[in-house]
Amino acid sequence: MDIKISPSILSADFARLSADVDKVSGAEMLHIDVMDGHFVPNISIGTPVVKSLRKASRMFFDVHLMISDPLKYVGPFADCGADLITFHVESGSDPDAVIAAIREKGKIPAISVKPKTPAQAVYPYLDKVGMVLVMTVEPGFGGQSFMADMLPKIKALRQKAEELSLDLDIQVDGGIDLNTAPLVAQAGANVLVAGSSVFGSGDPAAMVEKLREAARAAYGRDR
Ligand SMILES: O=C(CO)[C@@H](O)[C@H](O)COP(=O)(O)O
Repeated sequence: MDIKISPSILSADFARLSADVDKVSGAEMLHIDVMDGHFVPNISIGTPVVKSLRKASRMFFDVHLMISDPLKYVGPFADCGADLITFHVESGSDPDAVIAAIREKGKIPAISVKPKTPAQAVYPYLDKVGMVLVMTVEPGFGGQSFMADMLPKIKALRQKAEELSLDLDIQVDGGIDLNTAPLVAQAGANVLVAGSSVFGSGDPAAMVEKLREAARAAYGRDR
């Protein structure tokens, strides 16, 4: 599997967002966290910011909807520039309807699980999405510590994808840095979201490269 790095703009300087995004243009994706203050206890950004960023960047936009009613917002986020849209299996929308709405817009659907939700909750959707996101922190805030007890969940999902012969991207999000990148890659994750480790470093572009190399060297070693 290709290793992909998706820097999370939640840790960028919002007053200099475009300049910060340019610094990580060597990454495969740009992770954009959308929080509604209801599904998670924080409010981040919405469609106007994504629309403006779309004009300023040619990166692949990986939009993570941490919102209660993703079905209502798939259209607006797709129209303003998302390339891939992740929603939560725990949200209030019907997963099949959300996946269909994302596909109808010609975008890639992805489904996410919070730490307390078992991997099995997304098994019925694995052949319908392009990516599964395993949250490795409770969603809502950047800068939290990686939850190592999520490693078996990553392994179970990679194993299930292989059993089903699916070329599935498995993304992880929360507490990813040079220490944890090899652990998640070893367990079978190939798409790594990183916020504070990238934007909090002196050289975000170099950190993207280092994270990719660290994950590449460890990918699948555990299995
Ligand atoms: O979705 C979230 C938080 O809910 C993330 O995308 C964070 O932005 C990751 O930040 P770090 O843990 O890498 O600082």
